[in-house]
Amino acid sequence: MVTMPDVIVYADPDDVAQATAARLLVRIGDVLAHRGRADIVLTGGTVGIATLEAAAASPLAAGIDWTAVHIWWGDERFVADGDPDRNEGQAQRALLSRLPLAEDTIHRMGSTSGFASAEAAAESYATEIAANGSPAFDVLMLGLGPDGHVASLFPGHAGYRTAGAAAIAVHDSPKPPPTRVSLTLEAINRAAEVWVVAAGAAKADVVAGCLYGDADLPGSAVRGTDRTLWLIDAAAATRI
Ligand SMILES: O=C1O[C@H](COP(=O)(O)O)[C@@H](O)[C@H](O)[C@H]1O
Repeated sequence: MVTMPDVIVYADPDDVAQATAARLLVRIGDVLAHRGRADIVLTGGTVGIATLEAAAASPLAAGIDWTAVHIWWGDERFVADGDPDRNEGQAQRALLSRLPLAEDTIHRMGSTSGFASAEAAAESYATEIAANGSPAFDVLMLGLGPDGHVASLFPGHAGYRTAGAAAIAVHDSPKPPPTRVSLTLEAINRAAEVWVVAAGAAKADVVAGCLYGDADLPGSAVRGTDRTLWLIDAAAATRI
């Protein structure tokens, strides 16, 4: 099923992060009650990391069996382990190190420390997804760049439309660092719920472009099979 986006507007970036964190924790609890395992895809980016910090600080986090929660990423910067640009390192500090997660349920994308190329890291990630039964991710969160990128799918890049693969290498990213690994649009759109989080006046035009269907913008094309949510602040909502 293709879902149309529901848009929820909050007062400011902090409210977006707090509300998204609460929604995430409740959703994880629901999914665990229903099927005993949850597969959650994290995003980097300003609001994405603020959301993880809010989740770690929430009293709701204590009620979750984190050993049954599988953590994935929508994209990653292909740099060395420990590089401050790594999305997984930022998530580690914001959330993962503060929760009793099992290390074997954290599915990090590869880095230059372990892989000779972004292609090899992408292939390995696709293999890891397949080895886990190609789960329909329960929640997949995405930040939105001011150019309309989501994950590391950039406007005008061939990778935006790649078919037949779950993960790809990305070169010449207009936003540094230039080399990345990303889930494909196909993999993103297999998720049950896709949540786009964005805040700030700099995102207002692109939020409108995506929601009004500018197909050149990768953010316009993401859809969950059960639900698509745009969780944005008032400044990002001024053009819709
Ligand atoms: O490079 C990236 O940027 C986007 C959005 O970041 P923001 O700081 O403008 O919110 C993020 O979604 C993506 O995961 C990341 O790699």
